[in-house]
Amino acid sequence: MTILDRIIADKYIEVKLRKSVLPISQLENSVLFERETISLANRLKNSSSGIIAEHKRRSPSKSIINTSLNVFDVAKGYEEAGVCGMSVLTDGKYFGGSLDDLLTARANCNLPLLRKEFIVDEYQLLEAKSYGADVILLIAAVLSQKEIKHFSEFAKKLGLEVLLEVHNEEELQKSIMPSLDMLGVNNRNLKTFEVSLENSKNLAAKIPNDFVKVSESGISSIEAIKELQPYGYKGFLIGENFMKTDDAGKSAKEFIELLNK
Ligand SMILES: O=P(O)(O)OC[C@@H](O)[C@@H](O)c1c[nH]c2ccccc12
Repeated sequence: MTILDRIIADKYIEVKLRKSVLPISQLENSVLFERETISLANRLKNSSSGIIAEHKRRSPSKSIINTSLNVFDVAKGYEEAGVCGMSVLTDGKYFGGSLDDLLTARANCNLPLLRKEFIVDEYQLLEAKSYGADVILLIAAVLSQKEIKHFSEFAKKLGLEVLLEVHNEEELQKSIMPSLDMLGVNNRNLKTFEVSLENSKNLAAKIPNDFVKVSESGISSIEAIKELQPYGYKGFLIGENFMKTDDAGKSAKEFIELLNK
């Protein structure tokens, strides 16, 4: 059993429990549920830097990254840095995140927010909306084509954008459908944790131009971004590189200033 299998098995149990504690009607009654969402795809299309900065305390591959930063400082800092969007890990067991983190980020910035989660049930999309997300992530490695279609269409009905994550060509081929907004290539193999930017380069030409291309994980230098831009990437998802410092916002700010030079 890979870690990814374990995360997904745990997620089914967690979601079942959540559902029994907080019924759908309550999620739909939350103030944020009616909120007008902000488009991340549009921001990426119109940006020269395209940074999506992540809040991530720990991960299965690196264990602890940083547990002493406050989400509200990070959200404010990222916004001030001029990122296009913020990604908030909401998985608790493996990444040390929570839906409260998402809510805190929502209350402290006006950035498009991505709920970074392992989605296995449409209930999680209702949660995403009612805790202030604008975008959801769907991971092709753990979903069937039917599930991708169902979840992405459901997300669109809620006014949420969809970032679909792939790691190889097979995942990409089964996933291409009109209900997606952004296609993310993960440079990290979620099964082996190996990271290679070559992955983004190899898959770029196979992604239809109607989708905004995002390169995810293992990005820690301006050079990496300059290398990926000619392949058509408009978005760059960066977590650890900012989160491992004692001021994630400042680190993102310096990074973007260098990039725009
Ligand atoms: O910290 P990094 O290497 O910059 O990576 C960020 C992000 O891409 C990574 O956290 C991620 C990409 N896809 C995921 C799926 C689930 C959890 C986490 C992720």
